Amino acid sequence: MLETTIAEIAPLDEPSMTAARLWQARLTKPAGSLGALEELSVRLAGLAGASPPPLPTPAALAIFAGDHGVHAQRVTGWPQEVTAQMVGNFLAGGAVVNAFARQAGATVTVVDVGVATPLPQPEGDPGDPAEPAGPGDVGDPAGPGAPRLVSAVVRRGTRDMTGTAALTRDETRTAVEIGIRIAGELIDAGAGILLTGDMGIANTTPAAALIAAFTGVEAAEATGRGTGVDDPTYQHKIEVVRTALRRHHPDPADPLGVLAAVGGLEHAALTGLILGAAARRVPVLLDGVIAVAAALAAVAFAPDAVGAMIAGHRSAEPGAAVALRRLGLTPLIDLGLRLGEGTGALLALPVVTGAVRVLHEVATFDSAGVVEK
Ligand SMILES: Cc1cc2ncn([C@H]3O[C@H](COP(=O)(O)O)[C@@H](O)[C@H]3O)c2cc1C
Ligand SMILES: O=C(O)c1cccnc1
Repeated sequence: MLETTIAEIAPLDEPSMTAARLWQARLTKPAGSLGALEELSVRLAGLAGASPPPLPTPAALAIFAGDHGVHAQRVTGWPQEVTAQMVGNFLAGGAVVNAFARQAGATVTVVDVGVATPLPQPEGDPGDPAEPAGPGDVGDPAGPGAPRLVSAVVRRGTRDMTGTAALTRDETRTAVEIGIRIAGELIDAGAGILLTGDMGIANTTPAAALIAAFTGVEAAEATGRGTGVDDPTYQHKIEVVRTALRRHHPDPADPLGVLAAVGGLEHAALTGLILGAAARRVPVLLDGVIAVAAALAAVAFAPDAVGAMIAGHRSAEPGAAVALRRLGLTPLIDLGLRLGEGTGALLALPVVTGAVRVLHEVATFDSAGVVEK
């Protein structure tokens, strides 16, 4: 499935981009006055192979959740159980991401690819919340718009990458293919845009290692404070990333190997989600540092996948800026966010919709009778 998905990923369609540029020039506004939105609309036309491209709606956010063996190295101040507890919070609708999803009108699918501790039982439901549906099935919504859980556990947490590879190649491939399958299911259900989300205590450490491995920057440049670690923990976290990279010498030309050595299950599944969106020529709105680390893996698999990517925001994590530079993407918003979950992507969604809506709705100088300069 990975290979066939990669083979389907093609460059942006140039004639549609030219048509969108020419149309932009006819709209009732000074040329270039919509700044980055103009080029975004052109890219989306190239992705859709149509000008105007379809409005990016409905929006579907997928939050991949997993735990990390490297948590044992004390790279974060938060206990591992918080991953499972936050999954419960997502499903109950109480997290920041839920508030933003309601505001943006996006559906939320939570995919357990490897949470290490038991998920909390929902109120009044004696059943196992992790098994409402078969693996990869987007499940049965508890109500219209309610977040859904997909159980697709590859293993209950990765191995500690400072001692051994975090994942086997087989486990990594399974996680990537789960992401591809989720992308396909969400698109088949009608999604016009996918948004990335993540939950996994300690996951900024593998994100930093992935960014260093794919870009070649030193560990210190790719590593940030995640949830907000103190100075000694931050120095130690950089050393942990350095140790893992020295141990595995991941080859950036072998993205499956890089993800296996120093990645995480949610990073691998997000890579698959991005590849799946690119193959179906549906835009994928990237969230923070975990998403852009996965995006580097996606372009290592298929360079043209970048055509489907939109950088939602610039995370405060320094590795995010490194990755975005390498990807050649300019983030739509820069608010100092460092939460993850998909929050930055959701806040950027109206900007993306606005960029496309202009091509659909704005009058031309001719049709409006406005004199051109
Ligand atoms: C309550 C809470 C909610 C979160 N939502 C996202 N994250 C984010 O923070 C974690 C990564 O940071 P680090 O690598 O420093 O552990 C991930 O779970 C990420 O999704 C959260 C973290 C916490 C504590
Ligand atoms: O940028 C992110 O996505 C992020 C930053 C800090 C902690 N968790 C996620």
